[in-house]
Amino acid sequence: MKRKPKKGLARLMELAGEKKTLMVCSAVLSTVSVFLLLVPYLSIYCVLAELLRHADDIAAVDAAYVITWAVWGVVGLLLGYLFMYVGGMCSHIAAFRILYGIRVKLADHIGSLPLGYFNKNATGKIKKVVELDVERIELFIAHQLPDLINTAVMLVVIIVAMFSLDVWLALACIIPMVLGFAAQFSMMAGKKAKAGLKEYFDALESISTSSVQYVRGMPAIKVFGQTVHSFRKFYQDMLHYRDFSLRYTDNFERGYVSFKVILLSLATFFFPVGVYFLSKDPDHVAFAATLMLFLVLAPGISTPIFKLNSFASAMTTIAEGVNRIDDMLKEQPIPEPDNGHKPTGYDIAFQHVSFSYNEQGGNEVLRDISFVAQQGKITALVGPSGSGKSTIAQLIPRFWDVQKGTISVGGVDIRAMKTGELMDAMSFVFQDTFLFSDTLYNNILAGRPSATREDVYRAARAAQCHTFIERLPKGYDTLIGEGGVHLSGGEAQRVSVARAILKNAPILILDEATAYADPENEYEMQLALGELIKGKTVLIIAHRLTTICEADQIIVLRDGTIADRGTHRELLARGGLYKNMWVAYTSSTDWTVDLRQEKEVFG
Ligand SMILES: Nc1ncnc2c1ncn2[C@@H]1O[C@H](COP(=O)(O)OP(=O)(O)OP(=O)(O)O)[C@@H](O)[C@H]1O
Repeated sequence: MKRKPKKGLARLMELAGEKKTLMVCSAVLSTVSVFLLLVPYLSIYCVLAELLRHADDIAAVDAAYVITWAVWGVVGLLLGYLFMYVGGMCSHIAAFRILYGIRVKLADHIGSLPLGYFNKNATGKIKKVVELDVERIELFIAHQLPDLINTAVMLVVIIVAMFSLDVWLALACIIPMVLGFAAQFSMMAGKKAKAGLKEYFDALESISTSSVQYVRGMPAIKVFGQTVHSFRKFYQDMLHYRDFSLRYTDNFERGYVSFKVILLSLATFFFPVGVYFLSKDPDHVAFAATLMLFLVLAPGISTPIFKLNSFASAMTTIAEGVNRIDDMLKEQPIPEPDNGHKPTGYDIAFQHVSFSYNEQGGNEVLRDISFVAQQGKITALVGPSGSGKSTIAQLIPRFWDVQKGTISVGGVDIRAMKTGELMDAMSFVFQDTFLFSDTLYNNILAGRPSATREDVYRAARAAQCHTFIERLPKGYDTLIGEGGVHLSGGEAQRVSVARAILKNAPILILDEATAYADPENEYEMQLALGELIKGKTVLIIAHRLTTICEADQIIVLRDGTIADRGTHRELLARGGLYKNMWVAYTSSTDWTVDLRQEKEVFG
């Protein structure tokens, strides 16, 4: 029979894996520390009883007995703290190791997901799960779990002690406490609380998502002010969170206040009972000592009860967080074949490929695409904006899997290849260059981490970026991004070309690789790319049609289908979409020249 998947805390214990031993150690040490920390109470009781026994002749008090108990009290306290410290260390070590394990697992898993997942789930939401929900586990395992064990043991011991001392006093103390606690616990752990908590998590995820959008969209927000959707969304999310939290708190506050008042005034319940019994037998010294001990124990019992109460709410919070971590871990990664097939060459072939970003199908952005990009040749993809050029490029490294047709590399369906092997076979220079917040050197090295320093310099020279890097005060050790330099679009692109040169993969996909280059830069980029593409299977997407005139094959796309194909000359001779695009492109270039001339004329 299939086992029901675990949820909440049970699932957390499963995720904790072998760190459970440390958690058990922490629990045992915490339990021992509770017993040790009760010794001072026992010592107070014994000393009080001795003093009361000799209340009318204080000289008769057994000094040695009192001192012995005082010493035991101090020893119990010190040892109790020592055990608590070691137990706390064990739980912290376990917590941080579990945190690390879960984060690595999440990061690995996120890396294996198809890009479609990131379409459906905003960055802010993912960030919140990886950061906040995982971080809460630390608080729970390192602090709340040992506390719970501590608290539960202490509570049991105190209650047993109370009942063994005096049943009536114990009942007068325990009954109101149990009633208050039960009402509060059912509120914090009941269905309503769970639903509220779900809404609370959703509200937090919305804030996280819109705050990321807000920060990313700052330039647009500055230009367009408060009308920007993302800003309004952020503001509304904050309002929603505020209103929801107030409602949520109001719902629970009344119960909590009554519970707190009862717990803090336990003496109001048991003291009259004690006074009643004492009034019946004023000479009953042992009972007077018991009543005094109850007065000492009562605050001692309310602290664990408060802790249990906060534990109830923490438990539901953690359980919800773990469920969200689990939801992410349950997302299906791109399927991997057990035994990957090896390609025999590096031709890329699309056969009747249709693709929709919507997994359920419908709204196809590519329809029945078939072409072969031959090894050692340059294939260019052109077409109006939105015709599907980037989508084609991104299907090759399996950012998404196609719904119909096949894409093969060297005769092997890319779904039958190991992802690692497929990635090793290709380099990508994206339209939007992504550079890590790291040194320039490490950014280039990312192309082939085993490369030597000389290899990195050679790649940078070939990509025409060595000179500008050398001119920076810290050269290759310059940090990029926050706290470092900000590169221009063209410079960043040349760094990413250097990365691709270093990787030296047999397939090269260039998506608008010269998009940011100015005319002078573009020449340098062309030189860099010329170096890069020698002997490779090259797929180029370019808006600047002049950059692909020499391509061996040009595929012209329109609305997700292939409208035409051929060389530059053939396509021009045939007329049609490509010729229109060429005419439009060359006349826009002339238009730029005209503007320059105008500037010269009018100064
Ligand atoms: N991540 C995505 N999720 C959903 N739809 C997408 C996604 N990326 C692109 N699309 C849609 O797919 C279609 C093709 O987009 P694609 O980016 O492939 O076109 P393109 O020819 O490269 O455009 P451009 O020249 O403007 O870059 C467009 O209608 C676009 O809206």
